[in-house]
Amino acid sequence: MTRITSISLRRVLDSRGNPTVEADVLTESGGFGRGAAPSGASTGEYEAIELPANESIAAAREHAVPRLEGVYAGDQRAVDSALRAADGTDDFSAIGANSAVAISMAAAKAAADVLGAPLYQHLGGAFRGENFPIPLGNVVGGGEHAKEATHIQEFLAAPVGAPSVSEAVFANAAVHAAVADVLDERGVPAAKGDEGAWAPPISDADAFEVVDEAVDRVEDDVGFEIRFGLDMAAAELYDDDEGAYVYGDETKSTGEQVDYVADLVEEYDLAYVEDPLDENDYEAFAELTDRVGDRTLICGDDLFVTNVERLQEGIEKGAANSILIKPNQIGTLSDTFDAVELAARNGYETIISHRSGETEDTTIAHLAVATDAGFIKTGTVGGERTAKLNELVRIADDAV
Ligand SMILES: C=C(OP(=O)(O)O)C(=O)O
Ligand SMILES: [Mg+2]
Repeated sequence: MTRITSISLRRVLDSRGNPTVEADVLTESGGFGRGAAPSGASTGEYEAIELPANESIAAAREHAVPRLEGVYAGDQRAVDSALRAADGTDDFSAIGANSAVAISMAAAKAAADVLGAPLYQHLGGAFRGENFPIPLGNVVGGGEHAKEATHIQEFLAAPVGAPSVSEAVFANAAVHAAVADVLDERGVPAAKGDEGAWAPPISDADAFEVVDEAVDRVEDDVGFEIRFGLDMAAAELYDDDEGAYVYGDETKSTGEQVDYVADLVEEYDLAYVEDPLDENDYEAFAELTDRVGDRTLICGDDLFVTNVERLQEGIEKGAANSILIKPNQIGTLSDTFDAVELAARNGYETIISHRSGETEDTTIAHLAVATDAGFIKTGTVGGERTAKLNELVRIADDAV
């Protein structure tokens, strides 16, 4: 019943206005699934390769579509093996991880459609738990996502005490609004960055004060615990030639960066720190994890790129205690699940994540519920972000 009869691929807009790949999968019993690839700006060096959308579509039409016709969409591993075989490289550089992930997600949705089950249930199975992820919401940002703003890429509200998904989602939106108030009171004008976070022209030190103040105000209002965290995207700050982290006119050696982050964790009781160190520095990740990993999540994004081999190396070295999961970093849902399972078996928390360039696709909301992820990082405001947040609210409300 879930046998694939046709796949259509097209170029659609992402949230930055760039072309991305959308895939439609149809099955013989009329099942339909649609998936669209997101796109990163601060991409990790070891990610699967995104090709220009038109090149990726042409290559996938030639090599992948003929192999996939006749494969059962309900057999996700078979779909994803066919994608890998069609590509023939380790990093999807032949057909592009953008076409691969769009097709992989569309096939899963087509299978769920045939089964008459929501996607999270198809992916997670009947005995999936009742847990829902805590949304990490980007409220202030800079780095590669906004010019003339903070060096740290993301300041993320973390409503760890929220009694429900819905209250958590609204708390993050309230922190986003409170940040605007605090900036206004300080006379700071702010545009928005790629993910809808405020991108004020202030120092990182000032941004900590602003976010801390905004979180306190909303915490008082809602009456449950809200903390905050960071995505430092430190591979973008690290200069190989200087062997140091560059913050405008200032630089920090690796040892100074470890001390700086450990102090920030202490001072602001940070719940979460993603990519605090360069993507090639497992040792410094391990040192920081040793120092503060008992009281915060040290998360590898560019470090692990949703890749089981890189995660295995991290586990062996004690680098980080959590992993960011982005399906397009690795190219298929099967590879994504493998990374989640390896993380879970080794006590690493998982955070399912959007990209800075997004579409209305809601797959990651289902993925987070299906895999029992502790967190989902998918912005705070903006249509392509609220698409996932609202879907999460619907899933929790049993309304998908
Ligand atoms: C979402 C992120 O940004 P990008 O998609 O630009 O890699 C990130 O770094 O976690
Ligand atoms: Mg990141």
